[in-house]
This record gives sequence, structure tokens and C-alpha cells, in this order.
Amino acid sequence: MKILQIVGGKTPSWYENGNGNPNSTLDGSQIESDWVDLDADLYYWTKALRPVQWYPGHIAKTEKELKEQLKLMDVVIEIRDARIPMSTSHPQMDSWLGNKKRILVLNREDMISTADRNAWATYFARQGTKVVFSNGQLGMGTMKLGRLAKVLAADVNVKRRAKGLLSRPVRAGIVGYPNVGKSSLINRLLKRRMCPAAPRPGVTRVLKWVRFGSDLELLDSPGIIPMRISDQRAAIKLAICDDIGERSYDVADVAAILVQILTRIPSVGKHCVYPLTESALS
Ligand SMILES: Nc1nc2c(ncn2[C@@H]2O[C@H](COP(=O)(O)OP(=O)(O)OP(=O)(O)O)[C@@H](O)[C@H]2O)c(=O)[nH]1
Repeated sequence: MKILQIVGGKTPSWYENGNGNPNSTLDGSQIESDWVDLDADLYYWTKALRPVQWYPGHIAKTEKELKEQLKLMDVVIEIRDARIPMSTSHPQMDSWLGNKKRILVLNREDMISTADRNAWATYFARQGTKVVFSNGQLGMGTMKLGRLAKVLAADVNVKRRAKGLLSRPVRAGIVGYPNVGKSSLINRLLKRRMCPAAPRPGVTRVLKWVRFGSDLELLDSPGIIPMRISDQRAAIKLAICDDIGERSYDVADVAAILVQILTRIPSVGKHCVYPLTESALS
């Protein structure tokens, strides 16, 4: 059996309070500093591992096509994983979209706490970006998304009518990393299973147009990911959240890092994780 071992890293301050039981004596700045330390440790741990890279053929093939199609969109809906919104932000998205109208969606809202949701909403609001939170499994947020896309792109038909042209449906492109829930959100909005969705990355392989009512067209696209992931901390987070193909990483290495991360979370902590891992390994 492979032994999972990650060494090094700083003990978070909540273990220095006595019995290792996280308690409420820590202030916000201490917790934030613990997270900064964790990120530094994550960098150190990932350096020892084989780099995680995943760029399957279907992504390479459709990325070019998607870039062309994006030029035709009235609005682009970018879906990210609410658990890791920074690691599911494509580094080239800004240059592809230019000043095109854009909606940022953090999907899988059911998988984060209310405190994290509020913290991300505040973070993006400070940057002038309003985010929509959604649940692609149950459909929360989808109607709002459809409405917002139509409102944002309403000027398209105002301009067309001014030129004497007939109105046409608003075109919205749905883009994002693999497995973040793009197809599920479309299916929920349409209340029909029009796009293939499954709990693994890389299910959607071709671009697909679907119609929502008479005034909105949606483009479902395969999950896109950079050819090279330069930040391996982000790559490991993608692996932990199953947003990247399983063949691109060693499951035991990623599991070992996940255990280390869990021990740093006050509400989980060493006292919960270590008995579990010891019994699993014996
Ligand atoms: N818990 C939870 N699961 C979700 C949510 N949205 C989608 N899922 C699940 O996540 C899995 C992936 O969803 P998809 O819609 O296939 O993701 P995708 O972004 O289209 O994936 P690719 O085909 O890789 O591009 C499915 O099993 C969904 O049921 C959500 O908000 N919460």
C-alpha cells in the first residue's frame, strides 16, 4: 500500500491553544494569516509532485471554435465553481471577451457556507463585479440568469429595430472550466435534459446551441482549461474538486494534500481527520 505522507508546513495557531481543539479565541486576522500560511504550504507540497496538467484533444479542438463563436455572442455567462472561484478563472478569458457583456456565476452554491458565499460576494463587489450564485442540481438562480442575460443584451434589438431590422433572440454563450455545472444549469433553465451532464469533467465535447423560449439562445460549450496550468496550487484544487481529468494526477498524492488541508480547518481539525486516516491505512 502506498503511504500517504506530506511533511513540512506550519502548525496552525488553533492547535497552539492547548488540546488542539479549535475554539473561538482566534480573531479574524489570525484565521486569515493561517490561510495565507496554508497557501504557502500548498505551494511547497505541490513542488514535490509531478505537475498536474490536463489538456485533452477535445478541448484543444473546440477552444478555437469557441473563440470564434464568442465573437457572435451578445452576452457571455462565465460559470465558476463556487468552492474555488479563483482556480476556475481562465487566464485568457479577459482577452477573449474584451469588453463584451458578461455575467459571472458561482455555481455549486450548496457546497459552500453562507459565510463563504457572503465573503465572495463582497470580494467581487469590491471589484465592481456582481455575481449570481446558482445551484445547477436544483435549479436555483437559473431563472434570474436567463432574465439578466436578456436585460443585459436588450440593446441589441433596440439597435436592430432602429436600423429597420427584425428582432432576433439574444445569444448567450455559457463558458467555464470542466465539470463546473454549465450543462446542468442550461438543463435546469430549459426544464429539459438537452445537454449531457454527468459528475465527471469532459462530458460536453462539442458546442451546442439550444433555444429558451422565443427570445434567448444559449450556447453550451465543452469545459475549457489552459494548455498549461502554471499555478500548481490551483491545479491541486481543481483535482480535489474533480474539475480536472483524473488521469492527470496521482489520486493518493492529491488525497494526502486534501487530508493536510482538512487538518487546518477549525471545524474539522486533526482530531477528526487523523483517527479516520489511521484506521483507513491500517
Ligand atoms: N452539488 C451540486 N452539484 C452540481 C451543481 N451543478 C452541477 N452539479 C453536478 O455536477 C456535475 C457536472 O455538471 P455538468 O453540468 O456536467 O458540468 P459541465 O460544466 O457541463 O461539465 P463539462 O462537460 O466537463 O464541461 C453533474 O453531476 C451535476 O449534477 C450544483 O450546483 N451543486
